Amino acid sequence: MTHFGSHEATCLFSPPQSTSAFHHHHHHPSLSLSLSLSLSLFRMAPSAETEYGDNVEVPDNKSRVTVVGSGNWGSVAAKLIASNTLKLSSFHDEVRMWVFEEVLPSGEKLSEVINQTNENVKYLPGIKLGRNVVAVPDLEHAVRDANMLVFVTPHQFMEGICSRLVKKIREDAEAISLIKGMEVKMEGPCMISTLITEQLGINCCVLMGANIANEIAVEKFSEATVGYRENKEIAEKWVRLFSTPYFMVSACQDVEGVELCGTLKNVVAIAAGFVDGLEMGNNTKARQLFLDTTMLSTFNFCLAFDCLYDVLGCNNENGFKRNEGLFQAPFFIVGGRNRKCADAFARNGGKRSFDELEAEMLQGQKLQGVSTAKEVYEVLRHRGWLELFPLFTTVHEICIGRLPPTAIVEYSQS
Ligand SMILES: NC(=O)c1ccc[n+]([C@@H]2O[C@H](COP(=O)([O-])OP(=O)(O)OC[C@H]3O[C@@H](n4cnc5c(N)ncnc54)[C@H](O)[C@@H]3O)[C@@H](O)[C@H]2O)c1
Ligand SMILES: O=P(O)(O)OC[C@H](O)CO
Repeated sequence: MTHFGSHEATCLFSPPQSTSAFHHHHHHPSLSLSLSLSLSLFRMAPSAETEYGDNVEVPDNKSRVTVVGSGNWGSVAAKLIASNTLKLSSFHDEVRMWVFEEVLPSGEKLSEVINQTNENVKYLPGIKLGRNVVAVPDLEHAVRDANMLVFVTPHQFMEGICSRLVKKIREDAEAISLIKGMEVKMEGPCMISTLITEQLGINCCVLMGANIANEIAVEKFSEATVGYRENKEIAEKWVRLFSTPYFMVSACQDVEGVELCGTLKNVVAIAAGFVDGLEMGNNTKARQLFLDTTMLSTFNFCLAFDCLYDVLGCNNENGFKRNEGLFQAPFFIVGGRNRKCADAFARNGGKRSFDELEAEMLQGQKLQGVSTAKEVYEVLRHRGWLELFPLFTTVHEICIGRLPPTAIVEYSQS
């Protein structure tokens, strides 16, 4: 449990300059409600001076949520959560969102524009996030008071972010990762939820699904799964925090299965993009995708899970819920950014690099599939399994220019 010093406790009611946008625009009734409730609540922090100058006992029984990340999906996650914290009495209304600060072409800072307009004008333009979302450019300040941390940045930045957060978060914090990807170290692969748990010493659930952020932003229906390890109550709390009528969330006791499906899906999405970009026609596409999805990829997926479970040193006693994870598999057929950039890569005959295409086509958003293909390749090579996984292997070799894009059609024909 965190004991707030007087400065932190003051922040409960009157946030410092950088987080004042919500309070400027939105004096929510819960402010006075919180004050009156303060007499009767179970967990009391030391007394503190409020913005009204009164000394009161500060209640600390409500959960505080911070979203670490503010890209395309990060912004949608903040919107979903913010709509729920306003409705759920067990959460404080305010949702802090850490923004990796950048200066926009207008010369303004992104975090300031988000707080002024209530929109992430760069990564999710045109969508109001909710006035209770407060953009915070200082990472430590963003997480300091939160007991529920939502991690949603491109996976390659997570190791650096975690190292900056060591000893900076509440001891009772719970985490959830919405991040698809893994880190490959000398000791072997490490899923992002494990990285969070190991570096920060906190429990970490995951949330994954066939979820294109832009579609959920405009409230088109989709669903997702929360993968949890032991604590079902925490999983249910995350489910409540994310669920809306258009975003259906359920819980499943299988962190690795859910996380691996989301992660490996991005590699298969690259393969799908190659087939599209080659304009091989519907017959070829159907053959490749259906052969891949129902036989090769599913085979690859399942084999990969079994093998990676082994590599990750997970015991699979809970039983890997293949269906829970595989629901993401059909998604790569329609796909998002990974499919789109791989399509362009193949159309250009592999002559323009993914870095170049990413910068041009995604305007600051990040591809995960290309680096994940490299990471998976490293794991497979280390194990001597490259031949067992021709799809994953071929995708990586095309991405780095060792094979031409046409190899995606040829690898299963020999
Ligand atoms: N966008 C989607 O539709 C979607 C859906 C489901 C899951 N995901 C997953 O969510 C994760 C985050 O994706 P996203 O779409 O929110 O992000 P994004 O692709 O929009 O990434 C851009 C973000 O990265 C930040 N960034 C750039 N350089 C950085 C640095 N050096 N350090 C820290 N941050 C930096 C940018 O400020 C921006 O917030 C990924 O793992 C992705 O696979 C995305
Ligand atoms: O746009 P992509 O290809 O990064 O995919 C986004 C999500 O992973 C979809 O679930």
